[in-house]
Amino acid sequence: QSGGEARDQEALDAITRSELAKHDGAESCWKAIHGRVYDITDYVPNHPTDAAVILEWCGKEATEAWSNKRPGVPHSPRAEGMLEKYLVGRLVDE
Ligand code: HEM
Repeated sequence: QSGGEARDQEALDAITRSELAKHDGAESCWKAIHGRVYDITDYVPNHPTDAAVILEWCGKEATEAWSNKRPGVPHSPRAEGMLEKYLVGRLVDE
């Protein structure tokens, strides 16, 4: 299997903002972070906070929230590395 972090941005499926917006809850939770879309549904129950903290951003552009898990504090490199396996595409305008 190829891919991983080397995957080219253009090779990723294009996902529109309206498609992203459909996945706005615990039953299907997608988030856009730095132009890429992640289906983190399976991760939600494992996040080390009350689920509401992370569910609030389902269906949304969540880069700011990701980069400020607390004001001014980004997620760790370990957390960053977890994203890859949830990658489903790249965010595009309509
Ligand atoms: C975008 C919305 C998100 C918000 C608002 C958010 C918020 C938070 C908060 C408040 C904490 C605990 C405080 C702290 O560790 O200092 C935390 C920790 C953590 N979160 Fe998130 N989170 C989000 C998304 C995610 C996603 C998508 C993942 C992984 C796929 C993730 C993985 C982690 C991990 C591994 C930790 C432990 C601390 C660290 O490694 O930075 N989070 N997050």
